Amino acid sequence: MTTQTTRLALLQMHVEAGNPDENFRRLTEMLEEAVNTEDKPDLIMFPEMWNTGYALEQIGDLADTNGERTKALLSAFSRKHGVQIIGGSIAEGRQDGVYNTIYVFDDKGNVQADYSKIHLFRLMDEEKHLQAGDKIGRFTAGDTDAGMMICYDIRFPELARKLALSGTKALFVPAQWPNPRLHHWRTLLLARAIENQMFVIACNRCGTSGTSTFFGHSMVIDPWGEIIAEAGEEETILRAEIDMSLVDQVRRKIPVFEDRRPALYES
Ligand SMILES: NC(=O)CCC(=O)C(=O)O
Repeated sequence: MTTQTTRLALLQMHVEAGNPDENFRRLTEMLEEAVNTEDKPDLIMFPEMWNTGYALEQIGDLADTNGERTKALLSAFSRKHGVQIIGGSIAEGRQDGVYNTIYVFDDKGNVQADYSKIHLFRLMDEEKHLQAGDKIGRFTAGDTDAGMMICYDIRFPELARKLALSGTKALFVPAQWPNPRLHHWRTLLLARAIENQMFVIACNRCGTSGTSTFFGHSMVIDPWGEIIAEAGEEETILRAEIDMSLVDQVRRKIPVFEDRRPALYES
């Protein structure tokens, strides 16, 4: 049996709301630390809105115009180190407003894909300040079909199922998920992995912004629902090695996708 091993590094960073310069500085430091090891990662990911945090009142001024600053940093880094980057998400300024956008870079520094969060989270006032994306997020992680969702998106199982039905074997999720909903975070991530028999790789932020505290607990979950790695609440780099061929093994063992009866429940 052939294995398809991928080494992951998730940068569970503290994000300083309203201070892109500090967040760029800290991210750069953590990126260097992530690759400064004998087991260099194949793929690096970081949290949602890592450039600005939820400084939503000033987001129009703080957002990265067309993602240019982010693209310059991450493109050069991925090319220099030959590593694929799922660039967390950033507040990205466009002509018609600010989007919450992931850029994916291949290991040669090219922008491979992008995805803007499609479900805006009203409990954190996103709908008042951000624009929603209008397409779903797919890319290739190494040789594996992958999907991306951002934070609140994981509450929508139909989105994860659509990705799985179109070939996704690994789902990547940057987040800024605060207390007190750790139980929701862990349960929803585990459910998306088990029901879709795919890897779920999720990177949350940690630390405090105003009255919100973020619990970290970035996670790597395999298609059987086993937790391969889970961070605590502190700033850290969570490393894990996964074998993508496990997806096909699990799907053969319990053939959920062959057993579906869509005619009865999809209209
Ligand atoms: N940034 C977010 O989308 C947070 C989502 C969240 O906290 C939730 O409970 O859902």
